[in-house]
Amino acid sequence: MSEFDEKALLERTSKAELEAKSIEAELDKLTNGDLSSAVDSRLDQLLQENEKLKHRLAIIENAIKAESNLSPKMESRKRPKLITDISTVEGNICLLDELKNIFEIAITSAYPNLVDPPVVLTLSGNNPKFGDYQCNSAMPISHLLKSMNVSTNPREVANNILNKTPTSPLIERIEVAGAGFLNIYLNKKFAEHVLNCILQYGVRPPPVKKERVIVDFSSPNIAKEMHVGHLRSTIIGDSICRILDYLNHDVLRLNHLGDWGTQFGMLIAHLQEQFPDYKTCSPPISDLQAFYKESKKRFDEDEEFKKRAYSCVVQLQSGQPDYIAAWKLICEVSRREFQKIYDRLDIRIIDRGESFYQSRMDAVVKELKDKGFLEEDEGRLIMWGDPDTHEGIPLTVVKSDGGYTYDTSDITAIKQRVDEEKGDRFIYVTDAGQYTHFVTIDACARRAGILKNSQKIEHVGFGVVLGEDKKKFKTRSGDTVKLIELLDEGLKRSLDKLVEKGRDKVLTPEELKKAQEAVAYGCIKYADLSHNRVNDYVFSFDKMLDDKGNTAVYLLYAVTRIRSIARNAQVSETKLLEEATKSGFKLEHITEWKLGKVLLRFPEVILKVTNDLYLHSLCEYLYEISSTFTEFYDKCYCIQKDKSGNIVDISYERLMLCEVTAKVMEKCLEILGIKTVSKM
Ligand SMILES: NC(=[NH2+])NCCC[C@H](N)C(=O)O
Repeated sequence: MSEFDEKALLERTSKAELEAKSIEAELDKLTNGDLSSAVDSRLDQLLQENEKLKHRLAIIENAIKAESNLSPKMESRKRPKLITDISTVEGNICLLDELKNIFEIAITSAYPNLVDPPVVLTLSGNNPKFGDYQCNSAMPISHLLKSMNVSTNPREVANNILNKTPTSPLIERIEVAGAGFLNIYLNKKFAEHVLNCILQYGVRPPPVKKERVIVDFSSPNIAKEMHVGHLRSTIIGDSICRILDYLNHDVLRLNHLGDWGTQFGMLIAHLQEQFPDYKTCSPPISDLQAFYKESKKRFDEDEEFKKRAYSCVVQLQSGQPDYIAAWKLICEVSRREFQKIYDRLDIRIIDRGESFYQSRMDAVVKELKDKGFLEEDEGRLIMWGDPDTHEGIPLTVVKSDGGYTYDTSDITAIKQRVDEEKGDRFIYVTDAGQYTHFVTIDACARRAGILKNSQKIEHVGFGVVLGEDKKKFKTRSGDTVKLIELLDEGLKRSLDKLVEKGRDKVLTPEELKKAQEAVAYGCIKYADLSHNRVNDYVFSFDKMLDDKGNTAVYLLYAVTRIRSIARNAQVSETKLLEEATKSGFKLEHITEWKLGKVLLRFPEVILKVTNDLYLHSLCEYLYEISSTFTEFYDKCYCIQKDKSGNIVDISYERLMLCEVTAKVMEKCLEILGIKTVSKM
């Protein structure tokens, strides 16, 4: 770590500390003072913010600890096996991981007495002066040695590391620069080989240990509307599943539908009233939300109806067949509506709503009760994540009327996912507002021994969708936006855009329709995924359909353009492969080399996203490929034509680079759930 880095780190630490303090102070004020003036959502937001800051602070503190080696002594790691022969390498190699292995060996052999020394490897950034990657371990190691009264300096440490660095076919050379930075320059031959592999065998995933991953996403509520928040969950969750699928994990995509609860009492009562023969003849309810509103109105205004609704709940919960049939009917109407959205967006998901856990809840509640985890609180049974501190909010496991809650279904669901589904990772994609809920589920599940050791709940939270006026997303008339209508508007706008560019004159009607859908759904997904998900995001068709910025339209055009280069030269893929087998890749021009190196980072980006589940880094990478490609294409001809337009020269090497670029971009888009088209 450079002095500058360390200073920045310290600055960040104290800034985070200050922020945390000020928020704590604000919270104190709120808890002690008058709450009536404070809006609940603001308090929630502050609580969340505070949690996030605590988390950030912990990360920074850990980083400092690791840097100064105050961390507990770890068992010495196994010596990693290094690549020695290029021909054994495939297109899916993660360069960053291999470099880490190389420097781990170098550092441990230069300083065998240091326990768990820091191996810090990063991408060098845009300045070619600093090499392609950097090892920045010399500075922290020098600090460490000084604290052990060994007199040295970072440059000396860097040179010692350099002397012990094993030769590797990945690396062309390493330079010691400035205050002990090790600048690593990649070997072009190696890069050419890897790109050739990608061309020959496709964009293969980096190898990882296979895991069973359960992704809980989308999860709208029956008879209520599926809103833009659910749309975000659907888009983000689907993309997470796609990346995990790509890495060959065993992914279970679950739709935790809100399909159980007291609201069904009034819905069934209303159904019986409106459609007495509902058992024999399926009632024509197309607008379930209107039906919901009507029944709510009856419920609020009519005492008799209210009583009937309550008795319906009892009948339903005791499994009375007629009532189950009515409930199924209502669920089915909702599901059909949800499915329309999923079909359009190409979402695969398994329905497994709250009702699925109904039969398991009794057992879980009994177990929690028997083990003494439940406390009584004004007639309810609650469970604290930490019974000593009573920090946070407890789960309401049983309501005072004996009923179960959202909390009961989630604690039961996690048990089912651990015990029956044998999950290794448990991912939940919901709005950030449910962060505390999942922290509590995690804490309680851990306390009850459901989650063990490294098992944990990973909450993938996201911000609110805002309109262009930065207020809650609404239609012009102030109504909530219906998702189907939103998608329809996307289709309309995307067609307008294509027509505006005269594409309707060159594409066949089928091609035009394909392009229209790819652009419409692609732009909605990409706009969501390309922003850091924790932030609120402004929904703007104008922005997402702009073909100049970092948008799906721009990227889709880029891919079709790249694809059309080889097509215009009438070079088939077979021909290209033949040429590649014969003469291989050659990255001669500086822009070719630059593009090649960006493409090599694909495995590294994929692995990062799979860990932190922040898809915007994949979007940033995609955009970087596209702009680096443009740089290359501006400088290097792939096909040369004479004045009358006849092809006089074809650079096969460059066409190969185009092909690999298109392949990697298409893979990224596929992971983001965005369909590409060959013409648009
Ligand atoms: N296991 C879960 N709690 N999943 C998320 C459910 C989301 C819930 N139905 C909602 O609309 O907010």
